[in-house]
Amino acid sequence: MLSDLKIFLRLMADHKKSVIFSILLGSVAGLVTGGGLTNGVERLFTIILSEDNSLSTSQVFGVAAAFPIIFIVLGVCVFSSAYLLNYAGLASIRDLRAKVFARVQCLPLAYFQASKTGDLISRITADTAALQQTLTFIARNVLTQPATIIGAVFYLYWVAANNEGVYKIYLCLIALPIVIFPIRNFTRKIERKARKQQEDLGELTNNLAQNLSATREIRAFNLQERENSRFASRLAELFISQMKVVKYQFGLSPVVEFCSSIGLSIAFIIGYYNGVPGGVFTSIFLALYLTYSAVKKLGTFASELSKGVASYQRIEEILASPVDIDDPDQPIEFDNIQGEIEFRNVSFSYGDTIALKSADARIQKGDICALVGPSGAGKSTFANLVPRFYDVSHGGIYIDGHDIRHFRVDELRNQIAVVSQEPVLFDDTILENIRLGRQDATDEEVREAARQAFAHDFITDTSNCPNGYDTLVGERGARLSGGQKQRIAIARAILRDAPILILDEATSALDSESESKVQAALDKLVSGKTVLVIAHRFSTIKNANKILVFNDGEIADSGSHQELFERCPLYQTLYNQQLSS
Ligand SMILES: Nc1ncnc2c1ncn2[C@@H]1O[C@H](COP(=O)(O)OP(=O)(O)OP(=O)(O)O)[C@@H](O)[C@H]1O
Repeated sequence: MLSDLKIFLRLMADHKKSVIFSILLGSVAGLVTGGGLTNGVERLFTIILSEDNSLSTSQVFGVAAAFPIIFIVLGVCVFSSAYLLNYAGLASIRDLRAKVFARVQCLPLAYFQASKTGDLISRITADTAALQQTLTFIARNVLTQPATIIGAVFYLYWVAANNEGVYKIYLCLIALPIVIFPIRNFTRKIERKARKQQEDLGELTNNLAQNLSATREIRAFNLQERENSRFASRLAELFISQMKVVKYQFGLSPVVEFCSSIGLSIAFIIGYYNGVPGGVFTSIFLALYLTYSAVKKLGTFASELSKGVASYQRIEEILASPVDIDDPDQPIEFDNIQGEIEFRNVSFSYGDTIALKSADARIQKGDICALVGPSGAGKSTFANLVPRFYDVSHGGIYIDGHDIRHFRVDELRNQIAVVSQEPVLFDDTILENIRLGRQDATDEEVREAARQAFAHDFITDTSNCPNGYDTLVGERGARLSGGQKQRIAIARAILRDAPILILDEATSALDSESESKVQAALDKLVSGKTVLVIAHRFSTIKNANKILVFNDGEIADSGSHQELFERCPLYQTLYNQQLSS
């Protein structure tokens, strides 16, 4: 438990002043409760039970005033302690979320392919929220409850020293060590069950994320019933695991209370047969009650800690995931880059799936190199290795003769513009979506890029885009047509003006007017660049200076359209298929 506790105290280390003050104030509150309140009760009951009416008014009012004073001190301490604690807890969780988010930005693409988006969202939101609850609970109780116990035990010691026979009442503390066993047993179970609960919550969030990203398909294929029943079964699983946590979390209290009640019964018997005075007896009872209730809270504390550990482990898994695409120790500078790309004996596997085998290719500066081949032949993999979205398993890729692993990753990617098949737009204005190409570009530069991408006219047409460049495009660019989104993506790449361009041609057919505009935009974009194009249109392929024909992870042949058409049967087949479609 101590090592678990250290994890949480470390999490709040950046806000330790608030935590320390809060703990100190909480401890004062604990001591006042355990020592002061019991003492006040003793005095009060001694006076009431003695039927002594000879007290002066100032003595009566003195005792009466003790309670408001005790509660004022308690109130100030409890409020200030809770305020500081929540500050530290919320600020720590804010920092942790930012740290996890920053980590997610650096993780390799392979990580996301192996993980579920919804589960990641759940870890960053739900698990951190669970952790926050644990943090505040821990800090609120870590010293307050022990301080209450210490205050009450000291009080008992003081009473025993001043009243004969009272020392036997210590026997009733016997139950204290006994409660440790159920606490340990329950907390172990809670940690396991809480981990399962958080995993089930991750599955549920994942189900929801998938559902919301496929709203069109669900309607088109009438999948609503199927989706409802899948979601319901996830809910049922979560419900079961939540109830298991509830069972152990709330099962602990009655067990601890039962042990405590035995202690109180012993106190009653000993007190009765030893003639302990009524006022003293009442205060002893209160001290014991406070002690056991503090122990009970420590039991809850342990169960909260276990729940927090389960969430922390899920967050820690993200933080501990290796960033396997890293900068070299001594990077070389990009200096006046030309853009010649060379693959030397490159192989690559996704886990056990070999996607590229011993690929050799040289693409000269300014070449348009078309990648063609059947589906799954390795074209995208080949292109994705250049910006180091993945690192080669064997061999090397060279730009202007330098191994790309010798450049800083961000520098390398600054030299490359990528236009994907289905461009992703962010839920922002058109202006900002284009500016992603170069974040320091002026508004005028953005507009000029849009003009060159033949996007300016539709952007400034108010029937299309009511606020021109300031029109919000909606999530993933939902308010724009396919062709419009592609031209925005091309404008973005024009603005980037990188010497190397990777282009994944859209497979979906655009209407002829849109297609001719996209084509015109692409012609502007590719001029003077070294271009790798995953080509789906033979018009593109015919215009390429060089064509690489992929088959089953290998470069089966390369050359110009004419050369390949004359000698490569696979190329002829692909060409004829394209013509007939
Ligand atoms: N993330 C991945 N994890 C595992 N295997 C993958 C992954 N991406 C691709 N593959 C596999 O690697 C091989 C090459 O895929 P790649 O996407 O490079 O082919 P492609 O020629 O671009 O196909 P397409 O034209 O259909 O896009 C295929 O067998 C594919 O199943």
